[in-house]
Amino acid sequence: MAHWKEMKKEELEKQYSPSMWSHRMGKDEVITAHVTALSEGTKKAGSVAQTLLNVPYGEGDGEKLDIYLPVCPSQGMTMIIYIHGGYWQFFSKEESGFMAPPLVSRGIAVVAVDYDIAPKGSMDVMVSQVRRSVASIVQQYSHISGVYLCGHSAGGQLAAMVLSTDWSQYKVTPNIKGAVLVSGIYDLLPIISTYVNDPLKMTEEDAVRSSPVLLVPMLKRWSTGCEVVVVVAEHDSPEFRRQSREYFQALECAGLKVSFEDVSNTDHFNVIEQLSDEDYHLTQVLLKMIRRTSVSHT
Ligand SMILES: N[C@@H](CC(=O)c1ccccc1NC=O)C(=O)O
Repeated sequence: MAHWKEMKKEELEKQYSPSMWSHRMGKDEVITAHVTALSEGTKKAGSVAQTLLNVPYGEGDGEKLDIYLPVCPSQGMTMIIYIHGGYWQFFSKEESGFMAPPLVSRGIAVVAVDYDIAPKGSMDVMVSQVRRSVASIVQQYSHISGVYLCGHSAGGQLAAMVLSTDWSQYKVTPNIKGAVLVSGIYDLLPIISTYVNDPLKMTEEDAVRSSPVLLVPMLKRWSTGCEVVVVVAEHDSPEFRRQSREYFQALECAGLKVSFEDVSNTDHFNVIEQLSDEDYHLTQVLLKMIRRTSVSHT
């Protein structure tokens, strides 16, 4: 495969159009099915979990989160914070609770974070919002035993940016025990010249500032103990697959606890949708990571 800098605009835009690579459905159909799966899944989560909706984490209208709690929440509860995808321009927390059912049934709380998607929010605003959302949760729920992050696609980049935060500017330093980054984009430079950037209007400096692959030393400094799972779908585009592989390698070279999951028989969309199913491979990966990291080894 050619380096992205050598690709014509048309090829680069195809590489960054996840819907064109699905083996299950046509491009419009796969997006419609994705929206339906996430919305219906979130509706179901609301019916099986106790919910705390629209909890503010900041002053802004869009700075709210939804919490899906187990029916019998425990003191030392585990919490998973989910950062949704949608190319920084689609979706909200209203479609982001779908992974809750198999987790709340095991006593794990799920938090769906809202952030101001473009054009309202810029990349810097979104990164600041997800960072503050995590700080706020950790501050408000100081009794929780472990905090985990999960992000999909654009949310994978935002979750990686949370791990790469200099927390000295915040009131708390969250102890994030693990993160599952699903089909993320870790280098924003290739998308600058594509349609993805039309509403974002990122400059090269903006893209550099928010590219996790360029912030590995920061992640190592602030999230050394965090276990990271970099996940990619078998039918993600070659560029998406390269992005995940290279981010994984950069973390591994830095000596971090990181693993790579190439999920067979999935595309960019159902690789995350299926987290609503307890038998799905990635649900089991997530549960295993929690079991492994939440026991104390003292
Ligand atoms: N042009 C993009 C659109 C896209 O990624 C998307 C569109 C609607 C809702 C979610 C999307 N992407 C990932 O969550 C594509 O071809 O997939």
